[in-house]
Amino acid sequence: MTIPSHTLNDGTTIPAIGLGTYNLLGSEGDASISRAIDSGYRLLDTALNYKNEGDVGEGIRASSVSRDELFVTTKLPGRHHGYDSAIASLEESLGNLGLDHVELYLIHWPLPKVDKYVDTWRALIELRERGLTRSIGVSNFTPTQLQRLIDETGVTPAVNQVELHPNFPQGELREFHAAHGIRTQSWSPLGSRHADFTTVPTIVDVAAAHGVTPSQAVLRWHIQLGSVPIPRSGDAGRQRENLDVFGFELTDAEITAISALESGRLWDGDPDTHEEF
Ligand SMILES: NC(=O)C1=CN([C@@H]2O[C@H](COP(=O)(O)OP(=O)(O)OC[C@H]3O[C@@H](n4cnc5c(N)ncnc54)[C@H](OP(=O)(O)O)[C@@H]3O)[C@@H](O)[C@H]2O)C=CC1
Ligand SMILES: O=C(O)C(=O)[C@@H](O)[C@H](O)C(=O)CO
Repeated sequence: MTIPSHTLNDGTTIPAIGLGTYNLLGSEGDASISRAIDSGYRLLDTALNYKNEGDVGEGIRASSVSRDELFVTTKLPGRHHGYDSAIASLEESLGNLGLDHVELYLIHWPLPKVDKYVDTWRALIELRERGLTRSIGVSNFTPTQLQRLIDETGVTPAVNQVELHPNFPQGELREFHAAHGIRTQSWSPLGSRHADFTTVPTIVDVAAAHGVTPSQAVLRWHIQLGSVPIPRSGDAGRQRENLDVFGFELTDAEITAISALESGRLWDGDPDTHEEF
């Protein structure tokens, strides 16, 4: 199965869907990541704070796919905000991964109270110049925080990875992204451990109309919003199911109906107040 891709604002390309790896750990994690790559995934999402960059690297090397076909994302934790510590942090992540570069490096959370995210962004610009990452972006940034990066550095993030799912469709943020050439990426696209979209009548009905599962209908919804979902699964069958979302198309009415399920965040992940170090 060929995964479509998008061109980012820096001219590189990103696969239209990827594998989230939060809590895929140890030898079981390595095996599920390797299996996912062999079943067609080309984007792997991790973070220094997931404590599994080594497992992602092992999964890559155990797979039958060459490294240069893969798109690896990792993220800078809050405790490493600041220019010099950000430079060192990616070097630490690359050591954990056993790679000489990643395709995308993200600031994991903005931490506005710490107020070092602009300097941290300047470090990511330098890291891209050095070739340690192909693209740079952010995660959990608001339009105000994105605008500040653009105004103070002149460099627009290629990606903003944010909470996005049927209960939280992020319409206004996605409009800001579209106006500024920022690719949206959806974390917890299936509601994670906090929501179960597989029994929501609207989603069940849309899925039945297309002969697919509710999770596939939700992931197709993300795809047609123009976002890049990164569903996490350690199960081989569900990994394949999640990847098989390019053989059908939702109608505008179905997209609108799923987006109308908006009710709020899964937990208190408000970027203006939530802090992870
Ligand atoms: N930047 C950030 O701040 C954040 C980033 N993330 C990233 O986003 C990724 C995805 O988000 P995450 O919170 O993990 O949760 P998801 O929304 O991807 O949901 C994962 C859960 O859904 C289950 N699942 C997966 N596929 C299916 C399916 N087809 N049918 C039924 N259940 C299914 C999984 O179980 P099983 O594994 O058993 O299949 C798991 O319990 C993370 O792994 C991480 O990489 C997440 C949160 C914050
Ligand atoms: O998964 C991530 O990238 C995170 O930031 C997690 O810590 C996330 O905040 C979460 O899953 C909390 O329950």
